Amino acid sequence: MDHHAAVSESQGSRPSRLRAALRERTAGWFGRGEEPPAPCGAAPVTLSGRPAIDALGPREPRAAVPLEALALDAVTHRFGTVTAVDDVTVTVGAGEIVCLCGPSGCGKSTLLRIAAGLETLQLGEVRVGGRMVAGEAGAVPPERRGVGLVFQDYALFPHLSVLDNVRFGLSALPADEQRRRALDALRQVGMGDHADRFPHHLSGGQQQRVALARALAPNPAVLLLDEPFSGLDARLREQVRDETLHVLKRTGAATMLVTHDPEEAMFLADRIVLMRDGRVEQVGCPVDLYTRPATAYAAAFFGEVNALTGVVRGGTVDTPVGRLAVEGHACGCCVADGASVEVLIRPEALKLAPLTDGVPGALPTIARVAAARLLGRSSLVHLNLPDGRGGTVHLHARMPGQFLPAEGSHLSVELDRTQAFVFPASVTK
Ligand SMILES: Nc1ncnc2c1ncn2[C@@H]1O[C@H](COP(=O)(O)OP(=O)(O)OP(=O)(O)O)[C@@H](O)[C@H]1O
Repeated sequence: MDHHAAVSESQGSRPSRLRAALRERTAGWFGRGEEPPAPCGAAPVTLSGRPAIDALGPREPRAAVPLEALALDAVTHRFGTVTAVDDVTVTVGAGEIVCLCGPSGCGKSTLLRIAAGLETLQLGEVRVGGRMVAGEAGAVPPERRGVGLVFQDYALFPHLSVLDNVRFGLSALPADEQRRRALDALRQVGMGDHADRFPHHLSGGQQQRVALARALAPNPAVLLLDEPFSGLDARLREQVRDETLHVLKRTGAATMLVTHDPEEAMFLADRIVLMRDGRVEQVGCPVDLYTRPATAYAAAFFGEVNALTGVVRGGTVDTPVGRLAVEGHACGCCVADGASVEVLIRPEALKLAPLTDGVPGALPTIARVAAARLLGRSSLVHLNLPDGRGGTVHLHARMPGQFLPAEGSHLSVELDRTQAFVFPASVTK
């Protein structure tokens, strides 16, 4: 369970703090009949194929086309002695979905909150559509940044109907325009028929869609989503994130989404920013991060690995499943003879086959099956092999479909070297 779920709202959990911040920031222009704030000085920014940032006014004709929808530039943020974000630069292009990904405490939510303006920027710069919204010159308040927010707990107002929740942020518009745009947004997420219901009448997935509609209704240039699916059970999560992906792509909103779930990041992202201890570990498209991890941390974060150690001899390292060239592997650095290295092998890199007599060519690597389990779309096979030092090594192999060899049987193992990574031992710790 991630730590958000474990903290109750009464203890001042982060979602409730975020919601409080949202209410505080918008208190003057929602539900009190007060005049909304005047639009900020800078002209609305438009993006290719996107309506203008017009949360506080009628839609603008499309204008200039900056490709950079959101930029966080050299951002550093400290909480007392904790450096939550350490010199991070992230950009999100128009229409792009960027996932900030990493384990709990790596700083991803702090970065998102800085982008939203819910956390005061300490060092660096934030730009939306090329316009500085936080930096040395000061900060534009959240509601004037042209960003839409979706929180982990959706932060819907329980006493308001679905329609009125989505009208949030549209209060500067005439009432009929508010209604039209709120209904538009609800239809985009498939909730047009639920406009008159209240949040407590909705399932978690439906609430999430209303929260997304509310964020989309003002046509923001940028959407910021903080663990938007983590409150949903596994089956619903898959369905809702699939729908969300299609909505985001249809609307063309530049999106920065925080998740601790690597599979979710790979499912949603055009680009992933993998964070570690407040810093960016690697940035790339999902395929890059999975197949060309820059570090052992990145390799292990995005998929199960068999971790072995070895010693470099003549630019190669011997493993129980074959010899690997060290140069040209993910770390890209020269590793001297005698250096210790860590070898990470994905389970699907081990190709298993029954032993057959009379196979020509080199002798195959032979492994003994310790156990085999069907996991649905693939089978996990536990193998024991000689480690080359008089002992045995235990490895996991993943084979597609149903592949369930008998315990104690012997199989040949072939290594797909494109899914094996070698890193100097010193940088993997
Ligand atoms: N308001 C705060 N006061 C003090 N420390 C904080 C505060 N918010 C975050 N931190 C600390 O900053 C670091 C980064 O926290 P952050 O919430 O950004 O991480 P995260 O990657 O989003 O983690 P999670 O997935 O658990 O939310 C952590 O060490 C956290 O304890």
